[in-house]
Amino acid sequence: MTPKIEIYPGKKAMAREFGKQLEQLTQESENVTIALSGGSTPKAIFEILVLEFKDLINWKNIKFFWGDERCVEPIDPESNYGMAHDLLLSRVPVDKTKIFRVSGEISPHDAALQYEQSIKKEVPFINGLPQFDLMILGLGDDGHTASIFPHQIELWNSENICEVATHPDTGQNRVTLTGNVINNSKQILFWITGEKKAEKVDEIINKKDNYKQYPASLVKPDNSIWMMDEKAAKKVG
Ligand SMILES: O=C1O[C@H](COP(=O)(O)O)[C@@H](O)[C@H](O)[C@H]1O
Repeated sequence: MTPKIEIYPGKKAMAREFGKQLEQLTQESENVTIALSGGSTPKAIFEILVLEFKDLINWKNIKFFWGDERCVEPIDPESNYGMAHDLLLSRVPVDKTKIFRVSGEISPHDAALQYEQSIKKEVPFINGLPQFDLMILGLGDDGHTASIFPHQIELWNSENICEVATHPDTGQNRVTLTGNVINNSKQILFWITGEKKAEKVDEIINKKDNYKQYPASLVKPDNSIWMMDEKAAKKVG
């Protein structure tokens, strides 16, 4: 089985489609749980959400989490929370008590434990695991997703809700949700843009070469949608 693929002419069109979905979800439910992705891809999406959906989405109905976080201060330019705060959360009327960030500034082990506790308290459990309504994922140039990298692919199957991971090149610690939690989400949305991603998209979607070494290939296809711009999807047949 292959995941559902949606190809958009550009980032703006992709962001608009997501905005409409979120608008609808927040009309239907007062308690929408979202895990955001970090890195660079969400920036353009957040900008459109602020510009075009500020007054359409019921922001107060959303609980915000992250699929992964870099173990840095929240004001560090590397912080996934910091980026979401600066480009989205500080610009739309969210309920600040519903932002559940990873404390990247404390010891990674303690941050993972603390984050796990907030998830247990705030996210409904289905099938013995937390179930997020929306899990947003990115695709790293090396095939990683959340912060599960190819060299630590075994973390995907961890029985814990979160794990401490390490970036393969910089050694930076990360806190990441694990595969069982990701795959238990009601809806998983990959956001993938730009030509740099085209090769990995091709390998994973078309099951080429050693695609199984990429953590992103372990995301369950049946409840996931790969939202991509034309550049990222250029090799998808
Ligand atoms: O390090 C990370 O990388 C991935 C992909 O990021 P991008 O910059 O290529 O968009 C991201 O999904 C993850 O949240 C982040 O921590």
